[in-house]
Amino acid sequence: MNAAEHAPPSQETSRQTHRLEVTALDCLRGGWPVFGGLEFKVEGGELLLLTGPNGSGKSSLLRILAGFLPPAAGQILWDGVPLHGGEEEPPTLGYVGHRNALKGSLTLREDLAFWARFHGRPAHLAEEALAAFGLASLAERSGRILSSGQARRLALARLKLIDTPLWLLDEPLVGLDQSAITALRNEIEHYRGEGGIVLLATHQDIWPLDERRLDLRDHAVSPDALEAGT
Ligand SMILES: Nc1ncnc2c1ncn2[C@@H]1O[C@H](COP(=O)(O)OP(=O)(O)OP(=O)(O)O)[C@@H](O)[C@H]1O
Repeated sequence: MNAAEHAPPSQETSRQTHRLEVTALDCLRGGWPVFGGLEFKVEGGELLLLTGPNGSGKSSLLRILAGFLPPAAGQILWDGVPLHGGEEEPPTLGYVGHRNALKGSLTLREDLAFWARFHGRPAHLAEEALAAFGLASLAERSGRILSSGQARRLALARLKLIDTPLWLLDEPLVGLDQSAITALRNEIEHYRGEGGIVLLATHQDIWPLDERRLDLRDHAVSPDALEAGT
């Protein structure tokens, strides 16, 4: 699945100012340390780029934030309360991982219409999502026959169907051509303008926006493990 759903969508979530705060976060994968002592804070309207060599833990961090992977230690607070495992329901999150989660039996229009219904959003958003990512001419094609860049566009288009205050994007630019990159940047800027928070892992330094950066190399527990990526 393309998005992490934890709670019924609320029309209000993306319009409020929210705060994500990470303190003393440690990550282990397969028993091996990846990063440790990670600290950062992001607020509504901000874009935080996650950078660092292969294996530095960008995907792991996004998976921890999405609730797919437990941290080894540390705290993740959303508006001052634990994002996962606390007493409050976590917000719905928009997560796009490496996989595009195509449904080969559905046309692109059916795919997006399904997700709009799933999230309780108006049907016209599916058409807007197709248009925003240059997919309108492919709307009646099956997800099975998409090129890799078209499939990535579809995965990203689904973000427009979720009412969520937080996007977690793992290498969203991979496979995208220039027009799709521009479309994504426009969507991110629009989302930030509405108070959305974006964390985006990337190796492509093409982001001349007012973003902040977090280089996970600086938090490596075992720098030797990153040698291949430096
Ligand atoms: N399922 C897993 N089991 C055990 N170790 C894993 C698993 N997935 C990733 N790792 C290890 O965790 C470390 C961090 O991987 P991760 O995918 O988070 O890095 P990354 O910064 O996103 O890398 P890349 O730039 O290559 O995408 C790596 O050393 C990797 O080998």
